[in-house]
Amino acid sequence: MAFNVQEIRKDFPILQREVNGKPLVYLDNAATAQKPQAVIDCIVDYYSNYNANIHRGVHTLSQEATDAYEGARKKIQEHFNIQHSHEVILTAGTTHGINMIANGFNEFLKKGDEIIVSALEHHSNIVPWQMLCERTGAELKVIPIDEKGVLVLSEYEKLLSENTKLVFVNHISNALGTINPIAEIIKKAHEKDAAVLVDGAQACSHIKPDLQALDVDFYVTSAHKMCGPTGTGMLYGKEDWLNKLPPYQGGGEMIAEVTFEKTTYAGLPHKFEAGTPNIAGGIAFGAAIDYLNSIGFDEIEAYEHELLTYATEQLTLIEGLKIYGTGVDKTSVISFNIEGIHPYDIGTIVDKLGIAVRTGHHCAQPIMDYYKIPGTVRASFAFYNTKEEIDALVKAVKKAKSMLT
Ligand SMILES: Cc1ncc(COP(=O)(O)O)c(CNc2co[nH]c2=O)c1O
Repeated sequence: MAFNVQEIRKDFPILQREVNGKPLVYLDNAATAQKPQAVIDCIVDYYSNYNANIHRGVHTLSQEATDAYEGARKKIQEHFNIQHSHEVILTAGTTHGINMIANGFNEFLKKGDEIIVSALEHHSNIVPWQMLCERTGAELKVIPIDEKGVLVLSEYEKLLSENTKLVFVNHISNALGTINPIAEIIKKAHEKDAAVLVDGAQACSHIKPDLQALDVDFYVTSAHKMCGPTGTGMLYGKEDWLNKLPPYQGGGEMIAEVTFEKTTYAGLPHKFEAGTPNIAGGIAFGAAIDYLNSIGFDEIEAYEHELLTYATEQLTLIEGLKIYGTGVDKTSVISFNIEGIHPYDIGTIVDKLGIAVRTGHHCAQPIMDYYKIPGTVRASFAFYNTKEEIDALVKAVKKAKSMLT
């Protein structure tokens, strides 16, 4: 089917909404993507027709729910070109997955070891590693960015040493839209025998990463960024690494045998899946992947690039407007400010006109510190947005500017 944004928009009930008496213009997709009817129906179907707890159940409902949940795991495996389905850990989301790995490395790090993160990271990919360094005595090193919001790879190479044990970098910056050269970052880390975790939260709704080709050690993402439900996501880990790491939480599901003398743990993936999971969320994660693939990531990438180019052209026509994150490799996120105006004030006014953008530091305070700004206005576009919506954004920003200056 040829890409037809008006037809696609019909799949998203929420896009018919009005906000403050105006048509909703939803441009906060970097925070969470909207949900197509197919994902909504999937959740309703589970709770309406086969709600049951999964694994170990002998009754039909439990088997149906288990088949659907494990079927979703298989879909995730195939989508990301992962070798084994047991290398797919279903999580509560990106933050949960990152903490799972950070916890696992407690036993692997010692004083003198070094962890490298990038200056582009979301707080979810900074704080867990700071906590790990506090626990182990390891040292955190930071890959700097340049004025364009692009990682300085020459500095990364200088930071790498035989003491480097772990490297953490996001695939795409949620604050600036910068797409990082993760294949090169991974290759150079592996030359020093360091493991790499890539935070894919901002990437997986825009591109389809091939995790075997990337040879990444860990990759995390959230379903809600991929038109799926909140509270579910994926941690991919090479099985050798996942077998080395201790469980993250103790409880049901993650055990092989429990005695008061000793407990043995389940194998992968259940070692990392203690307790009753977000069953409906996991199944609907699979439905979201099916939906995105039905449109096609080549089409999504091409269309979103068109939106980014158009929005960049139109916004830069506004005098006094500065865009942060001007690298060549960018996804459809535009962070900007207008000289002399606080981003919060712009966000508040455009909301009155039905336009949803995000303002603030976007959980990326180090980036704001680099630019010496309190925050930005962030407009983030998805494949269901339109050029007409960009025109509405530009008109609203101009109105806000005229009101505030
Ligand atoms: C790059 C990145 N990493 C991690 C997270 C955390 O994901 P979660 O565990 O699903 O919350 C986010 C969420 N980013 C945003 C959430 O709201 N606005 C944002 O930009 C993110 O963009």
